[in-house]
Amino acid sequence: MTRLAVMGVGRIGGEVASLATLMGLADELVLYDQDPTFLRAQVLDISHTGLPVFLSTDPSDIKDADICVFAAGLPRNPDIKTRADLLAANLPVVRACAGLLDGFSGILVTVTNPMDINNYLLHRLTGLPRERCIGFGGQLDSARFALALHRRGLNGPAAVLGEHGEHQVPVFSRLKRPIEENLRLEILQELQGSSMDVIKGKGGTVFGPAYHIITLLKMLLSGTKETIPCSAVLKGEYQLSDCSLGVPARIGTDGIREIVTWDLDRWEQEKMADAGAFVRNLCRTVVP
Ligand SMILES: NC(=O)c1ccc[n+]([C@@H]2O[C@H](COP(=O)([O-])OP(=O)(O)OC[C@H]3O[C@@H](n4cnc5c(N)ncnc54)[C@H](O)[C@@H]3O)[C@@H](O)[C@H]2O)c1
Ligand SMILES: O=C(O)C[C@H](O)C(=O)O
Repeated sequence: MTRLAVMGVGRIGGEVASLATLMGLADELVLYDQDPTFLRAQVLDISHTGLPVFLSTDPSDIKDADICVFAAGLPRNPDIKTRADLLAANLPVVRACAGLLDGFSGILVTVTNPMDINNYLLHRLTGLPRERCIGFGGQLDSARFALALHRRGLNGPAAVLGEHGEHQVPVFSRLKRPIEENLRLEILQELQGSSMDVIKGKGGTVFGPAYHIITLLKMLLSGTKETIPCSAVLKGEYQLSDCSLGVPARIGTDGIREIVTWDLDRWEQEKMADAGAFVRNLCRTVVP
């Protein structure tokens, strides 16, 4: 029996709950949202698939979930420039929802922005081991990076580390040919703006993130031990601590099995250090 909880069943949480049902990933779904009318509508809509999934809206069922996807809170709109600008608005949401995770011992997948800081904050507030706190965003950024490379006729493993935000770190040194600094900066700038084009056009990103969240859930449930970029609470890895940041991590049924150390070149090391400093400073403002 697999129980999946989704906190915040709006655009992204609702899509994940729906896809998980359609794909038969969970036997039980616990859905939670602050808006009871909307929550009821989402539950009814999923139930009308007629698929054999047990649906609960009892928040006390969250603690027994195997995986909880945290997607509650405000998304960006075109007036909110960076994901980090959502910190103050989503802080009360994270604090309120952390209370519902009392006794939860499954794996927490944090989606709500600013995702890295929220993942760190939820780790600290819930006391969940860092291996069980996975911040989602690196897979999505990496897919966008792969597209940017492809458009330029470039190939190779595309991975983005660092912040899920302005301080993202596309890893160029693993590509087949060296990429000079101007092109790196051009691609980085393109990646920084890529989701805003979707937000401006349709109000928010859905299909891309939901696909990659489902892929992550499948990895967690099957234990394929793949290495993916995701946000992990760091204790000295990449010379960083007291924050959660995008790093390569081997995923298994218990969450993060191992944070993998890649040899980054100087440009990437500097960008990782900048990302770490930026995220750590924000973490300090929210964690006592
Ligand atoms: N990490 C990523 O790659 C990624 C991708 C997409 C979206 N996001 C983030 O996910 C979050 C949700 O985005 P969305 O587009 O689904 O937004 P949305 O507005 O469609 O849905 C958010 C839901 O959260 C609910 N909510 C708000 N406060 C709550 C509370 N205190 N308790 C319970 N529920 C609460 C709202 O009622 C709403 O249903 C945003 O922060 C967005 O930036 C992150
Ligand atoms: O960019 C956003 O605000 C949403 C999300 O983090 C995304 O990358 O699609």
